[in-house]
Amino acid sequence: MSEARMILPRTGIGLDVHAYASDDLPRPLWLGGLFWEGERGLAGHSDGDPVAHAAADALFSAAGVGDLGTHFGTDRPEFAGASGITLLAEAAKIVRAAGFEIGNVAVQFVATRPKFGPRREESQRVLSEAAGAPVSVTATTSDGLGFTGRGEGISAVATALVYPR
Ligand SMILES: Nc1ccn([C@@H]2O[C@H](COP(=O)(O)O)[C@@H](O)[C@H]2O)c(=O)n1
Ligand SMILES: C[C@@]1(CO)OP(=O)(O)OP(=O)(O)OC[C@H]1O
Repeated sequence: MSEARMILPRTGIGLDVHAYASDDLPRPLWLGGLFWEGERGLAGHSDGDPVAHAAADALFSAAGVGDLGTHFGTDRPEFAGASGITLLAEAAKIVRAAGFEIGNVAVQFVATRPKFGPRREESQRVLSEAAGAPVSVTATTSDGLGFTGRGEGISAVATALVYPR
């Protein structure tokens, strides 16, 4: 690899989608590292937090070290019910061990509920602490269209920037 290429920052992308849990097996909603009381929860092997998962995948993607499935596969019983914050902190550790520092992570999720604005600062603080770098979160409703509009699930997309240490 050329010297210039070795010092260039690298970007990554992550996308995660979780369906709502069925009414027969209700779950709490974890989104953006926060518990949302009274909101319908998402299905998943872990806590099903698509914001934290998309952020972790963007970090793996930027560092070129695989993805969520590579590091926290659903075949790993120790990750059953794992918090998205724990997975994001672990992802940041793996990326740093691979020789990178984290510039920032930006996440946007698509959901009609919950209303995110009032808790944005709290969510960003929790996620940034886990990543050890600034994590910003935005939200959009998709105007009632698509699977989110139909109330089927929540998606999140993230980008990350890392640079060699
Ligand atoms: N779950 C959500 C979704 C959106 N917001 C905020 O509302 C703004 C307008 O939403 P659009 O879908 O019309 O883009 C958006 O920019 C967010 O500030 C929210 O807080 N929670
Ligand atoms: C996080 C993991 C592992 O517990 O499980 P899920 O909570 O199902 O999440 P998903 O984003 O579908 O896949 C990644 C898995 O590795």
